[in-house]
Amino acid sequence: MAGGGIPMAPGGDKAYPGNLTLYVTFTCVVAAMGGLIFGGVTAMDPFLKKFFPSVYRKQAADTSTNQYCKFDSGTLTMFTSSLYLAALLSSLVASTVTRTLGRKLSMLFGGALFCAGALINGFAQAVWMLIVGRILLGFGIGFANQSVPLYLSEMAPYKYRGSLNIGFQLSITIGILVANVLNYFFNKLDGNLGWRLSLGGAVVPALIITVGSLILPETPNSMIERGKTEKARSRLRRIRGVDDIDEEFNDLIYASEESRKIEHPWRNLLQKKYRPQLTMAILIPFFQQLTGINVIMFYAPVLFKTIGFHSDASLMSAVITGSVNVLATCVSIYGVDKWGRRFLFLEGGTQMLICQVAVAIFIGIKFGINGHADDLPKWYAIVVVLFICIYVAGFAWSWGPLGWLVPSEIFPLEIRSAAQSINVSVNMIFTFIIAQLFLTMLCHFKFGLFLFFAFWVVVMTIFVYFFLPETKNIPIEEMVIVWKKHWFWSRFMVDVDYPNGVELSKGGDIIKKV
Ligand SMILES: OC[C@H]1O[C@](O)(CO)[C@@H](O)[C@@H]1O
Repeated sequence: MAGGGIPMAPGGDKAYPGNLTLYVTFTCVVAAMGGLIFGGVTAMDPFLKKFFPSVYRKQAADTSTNQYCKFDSGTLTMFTSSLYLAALLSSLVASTVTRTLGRKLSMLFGGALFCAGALINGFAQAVWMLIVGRILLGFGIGFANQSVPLYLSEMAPYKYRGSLNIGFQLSITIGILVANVLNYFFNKLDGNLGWRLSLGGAVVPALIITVGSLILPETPNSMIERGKTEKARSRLRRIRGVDDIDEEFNDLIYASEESRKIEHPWRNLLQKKYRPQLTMAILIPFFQQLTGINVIMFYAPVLFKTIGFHSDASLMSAVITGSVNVLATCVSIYGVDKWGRRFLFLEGGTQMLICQVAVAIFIGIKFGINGHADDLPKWYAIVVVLFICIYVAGFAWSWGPLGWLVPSEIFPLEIRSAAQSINVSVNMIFTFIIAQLFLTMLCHFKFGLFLFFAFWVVVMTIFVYFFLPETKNIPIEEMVIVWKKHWFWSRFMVDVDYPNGVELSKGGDIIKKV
């Protein structure tokens, strides 16, 4: 179809024809499985006994031991958090692989490394094997986090990008839930079999993403980027389920030519006009982790044990929070394009804040400053779990999925891959730092740990209120308009700009089509 006949989307941009075909749905579902990651096993007794005997002894010792400090072990936290440091390093390498060799190959590397890590962990005989295995899992996650969201965004028809993108976070939450359910049952097995199955079981999601990456089609964008122009055209037709793909195809060619002109994507990112995007690429993943979610998700069993549940009950509680996490992520898939990102951020933030303060008060009253307490009454533990669930729900329909979605939709093409690497790296650095510090922080901050994260939730909610413009229903290539109209960010914008062939004034008005 010639340019003039293309219908316009609400923002004034072109609305490319194309459907949510079975083909694209299937490929996105398979690709989104790259989000499957694995839960923890640190609360299993035989595991602690074998690899962390001093932690085990301390934990098994008399109940008068400070409840906040039972699990404070450097090696144990190093084991847990080494994964994120490895993921951070590999996401930087992965950005080059993804760009020059394609998204498929990055996903394949991710799957293969993940497989190797799971096997080494499952057969581990010593702590060093555990750590090597975890580092390989981390490399796998780094490759997957770099390539899968990019893959999803490129495959998805424009109108369904939000929901399909959140598919990635949905599969992260499903991965955590499945791991927690299995851990619950594996924990009942005798001896070392339980934790071996638990760690080795990670090979299953690894195989899904490995086989998936072999059968999935490459994205048209990546094909064009690597010179396979004609193949890309027929692939795009197949994906969209319509013949009329010329407009989108030409824009992909144009975008790819433009981004090829950029020799230094990293340096480019430092230009004044990209200041809002750079700020978001750093602050959004930083804030996502400063909600304290991983303190709950990764250490839920440890946390529940600390507040007085027994081993079984603690894994059961993790299953409960895991289910809430999955269901609330579905709410986000449903509502993100209806209610908008800002509404979810502000509502979710308020909900998390209330729950964190409540949990701090409940735990503070019971354990006080010393961390000494008799057995918790049942109703008390139930109330704490309830607040934790409401907190997880608030996270799961706000910062969880939007932490990946919003950055992916605000970066203009010429800085997209570099900015995405920053997003992934910052996410991993802070996941690492928090995982590394959590047990020590719990030991020293005591119930104040929840107030620490509550403080950050206040900061991020105020930040969203003043600095994050609504991006709902705005086509990606026209996103520059939202910055130009923003009370604060407009000062960084250049006077005229030509996004997508449209000349824009500093105030965001369309001056003319060029
Ligand atoms: O669902 C919780 C999970 O989601 C993430 O924030 C990723 O978006 C992880 O860091 C966390 O474990």
